[in-house]
Formats: sequence, structure tokens, C-alpha cells
Amino acid sequence: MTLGPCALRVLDLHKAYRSRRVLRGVSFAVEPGTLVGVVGENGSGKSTLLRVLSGQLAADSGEVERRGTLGYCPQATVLNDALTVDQHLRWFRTAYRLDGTGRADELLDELRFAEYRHTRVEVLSGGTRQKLNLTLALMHDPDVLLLDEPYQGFDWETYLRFWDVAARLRDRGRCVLVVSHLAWDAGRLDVVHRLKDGVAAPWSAEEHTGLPQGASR
Ligand SMILES: Nc1ncnc2c1ncn2[C@@H]1O[C@H](COP(=O)(O)OP(=O)(O)OP(=O)(O)O)[C@@H](O)[C@H]1O
Repeated sequence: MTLGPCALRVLDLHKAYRSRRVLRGVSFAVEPGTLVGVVGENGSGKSTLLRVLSGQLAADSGEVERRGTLGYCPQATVLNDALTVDQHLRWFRTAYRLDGTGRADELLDELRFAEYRHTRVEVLSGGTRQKLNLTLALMHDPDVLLLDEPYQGFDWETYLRFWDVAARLRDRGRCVLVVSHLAWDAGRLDVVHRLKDGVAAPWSAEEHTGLPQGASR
């Protein structure tokens, strides 16, 4: 399988937890500069799919091909309660081998939580923890972003700012894949894949609402 112009290609992915067959032949491809939604009912396998795409979980069979660097924002935050926001940024800066935390500083301003720089994570609110979780996934400016309900706990203003950030990344050629809610987000996404019965089917806003995809952007 060759990647061609795609940033991410998934072919016939299968994943079961014991007898529970969650992914049963998921295939799709994503071009650079696309904002993609993965939607589906609770338990349909969205997080499982992202964990497989990120390499955190091994598939039973199938292929995942990715071009470029990866940023993964898991649903459960990967933070250390004893460290401050700044200490997390320094820790991840080293892990990503970055010269500085310039992009993270921009995100702190953009998501409006710079005032918590020196606060330990254990006393941050759920929404602010999630802002940090997202910042850690984005601070190395990756080519492919896998974001699992990245706005959970955000207030409305922050939710809108998140979509501004995501749209700008898309406009800069990044491939942004977001586990998202069809009812709220369909209009913000270029492409939607709906997970149902273990497979991903394209979902078209035009077909379902008469409005073209991305109509509310
Ligand atoms: N580690 C695990 N062991 C066994 N079963 C699991 C495991 N992780 C997930 N599952 C099961 O696999 C199915 C898919 O779970 P997953 O978390 O991928 O769904 P989801 O679409 O992300 O759900 P939600 O919308 O609730 O976040 C569910 O039935 C879940 O109970």
C-alpha cells in the first residue's frame, strides 16, 4: 500500500476485546489539509480506533500508514498531578526535542490559561486540565493530529476557540482528525466518518440536512 498524497490511510482494521469485535474492517484515507470528524454512538469504537491509529493499541489485523509527525490527545488526560503547567511544558519540550516552548506559549494565550502556568495540575479545573492535555498534543506542531473529544469540559467560548485553532491547523496543511459530536460539529468538519457496526461510513451533511459540509464555518 502506498500513501500517495494522503497523510493517513487506514485499511481493513480489525480489533476485538476478547469476543467483543469493535472494529470490523475500518478503511479510510485522509489528505493533508483536512479537518475530519469521527462520530458514532457511545461504545461504537471511536477511542479504540484512535488508540490504534496512535500506535498505543495493536490492531488484530489491517494496516495504518501515516506520513509525518503525530500529535495524539487521548480522552483521559496524561498529566502528573504534582507538576505545574510550566513543568509539563518543559517535560514535553524535552521529549519532543524542541528548542523552546513557543507554540505551547501561543496555545496558552489562545486557550486563555496562561494565568495557571505556575499552578500544580492537582488544583486545576477539569476544563483547564483538558486545555493542557490538548496543548501537549499540539505543541510540537505535528502533521497528523488525533484528538479524542478534545473539548470535553470546555466552556462555550473555549469550545469555539478550539475550532478556530483546528481550522487554522487544517488551513496550514495539517491532517486533523477529531472524535466529535455530529449534532454540534458537523458544520465545522470537511469530512465525517461515522462508525457503526464496526465499520466507518462517510456521512454527508448535504444528504442529511441539505446543507453542504462546512456550511457553518
Ligand atoms: N480495554 C478494554 N477492554 C475491554 N473492552 C473494552 C476496552 N476498551 C473499550 N472496550 C469496549 O469496546 C467498545 C468500544 O469502546 P470505545 O471506548 O472505543 O468506544 P467509543 O465510541 O469511544 O465510546 P464513547 O463514545 O463512550 O467514548 C465498548 O463496548 C467498550 O466497552
